[in-house]
Amino acid sequence: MIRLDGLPIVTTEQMRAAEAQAIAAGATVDGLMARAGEAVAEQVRRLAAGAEVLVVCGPGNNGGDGYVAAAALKRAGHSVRVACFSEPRTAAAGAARARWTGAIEPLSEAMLAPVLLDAMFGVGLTRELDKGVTGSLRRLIEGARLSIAVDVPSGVSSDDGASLADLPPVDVTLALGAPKPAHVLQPAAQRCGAVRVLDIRVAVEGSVRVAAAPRLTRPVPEAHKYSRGLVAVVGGAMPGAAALTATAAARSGAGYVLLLGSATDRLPHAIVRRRFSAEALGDERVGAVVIGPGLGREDQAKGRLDAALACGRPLVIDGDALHLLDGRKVDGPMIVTPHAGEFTAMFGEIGGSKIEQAHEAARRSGAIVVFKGADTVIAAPDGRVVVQPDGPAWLSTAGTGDVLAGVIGARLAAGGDPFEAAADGAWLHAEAARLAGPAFMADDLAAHLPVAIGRCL
Ligand SMILES: NC(=O)C1=CN([C@@H]2O[C@H](COP(=O)(O)OP(=O)(O)OC[C@H]3O[C@@H](n4cnc5c(N)ncnc54)[C@H](O)[C@@H]3O)[C@@H](O)[C@H]2O)[C@@H](O)CC1
Ligand SMILES: [K+]
Repeated sequence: MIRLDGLPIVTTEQMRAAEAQAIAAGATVDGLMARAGEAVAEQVRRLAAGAEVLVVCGPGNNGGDGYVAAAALKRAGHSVRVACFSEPRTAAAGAARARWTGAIEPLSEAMLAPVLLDAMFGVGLTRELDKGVTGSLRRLIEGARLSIAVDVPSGVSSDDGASLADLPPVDVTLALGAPKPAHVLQPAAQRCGAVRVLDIRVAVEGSVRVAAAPRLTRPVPEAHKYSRGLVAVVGGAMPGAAALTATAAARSGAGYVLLLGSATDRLPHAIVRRRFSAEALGDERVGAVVIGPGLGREDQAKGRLDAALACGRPLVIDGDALHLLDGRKVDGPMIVTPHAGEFTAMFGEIGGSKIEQAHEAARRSGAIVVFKGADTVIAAPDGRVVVQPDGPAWLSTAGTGDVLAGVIGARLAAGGDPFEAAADGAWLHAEAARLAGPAFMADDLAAHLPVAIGRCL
């Protein structure tokens, strides 16, 4: 079983193309199904630890995987039953069912089992699940001590993570060959439980990946405060938000953090405070300008944003500044960090999955787009996308976005690729949240950033 970190995320079309390539290279559909089903059976056997398994099989090839897994479990001497609600509709699934020698129970009457293997629908599900099937699945998932989904949980839309049935989450999802958007995008991701990928020897590639821990380096002996990165945070109407951003930048390894504008009393002494001036932004030692947290939307805010856009330094644009940006582009690197409401206000309604939306927004704006949420998607105009799937929901408190802008600012000021800076910043932010535990506030989050960084050295 493989963890998701860093793996390419593939759509159904890409997965089918990879399968077609494997077939062109000599594999067969039945052979691929045998690989998938047997790999599933092996993991289920380990996880079930001797308890009886009920395999529920659907009409497509996901169901086919289920019949193969059931037969493999039976051969291994494991106690296993099979239930289905409809005949196989593909030749491969039909052949797999023909090799299952046990009884087949009607789904609606299937007795509960301690372990449920959901092989009802995989990536082929395109419409809402029937109420009767949903009800049966709900009963069996809720009645099992352990529920495991083959490829994706039944009742999710693989390509965009939409929900196609109101069902409880499973405990484990065994993704075949590669993670799919449903494993990382909400609301489907929360239905998956722990996701692990099974290698079915189908080669997949792609420019959309699951986030992975950044590989950071320690400062070299010659390092000094400017070489480590100077972050200029532009303050405004609400000084607390800019103070959080500046603190987060300082705790993310920036060499020098400058807060331009009014500051709070309890700002750490290491953060240098100055009155706002356009000249300070233009200093060529400034590695990143962060503007937006607590900026306000009045004339003073507009003037400060105009100065930031004109200063020629790499930019992180967040919060209020996103509203004032009004479609303007800059020549240099620019990272924008909208949540869903800000994203729609900036780019209008873009169709498709959150991955496609973020990519389209990056392409249109020429900026790195960090589309925030429980599933944060970071997209570059050149097509690279990283999805940060598992930020703790405890992050949903005031000020955590200000912290994120500061972390990204510090990574941007450290030099290197702005897309990597944004992706690394999002990962460090989520890791700090994991370290902070439950019910933290944004100030606590900033305090956990140094340990998060330590985990990446
Ligand atoms: N692509 C690959 O490389 C591999 C795919 N395999 C399996 O194949 C699966 C995809 O198989 P399929 O494309 O056959 O799709 P699925 O098995 O996901 O199901 C689609 C079937 O359900 C029907 N259906 C769709 N929505 C329905 C609804 N709401 N109510 C009732 N019926 C509905 C469709 O008409 C179709 O017959 C994967 O998830 C995976 O489990 C594996 O067998 C091996 C390799
Ligand atoms: K499934």
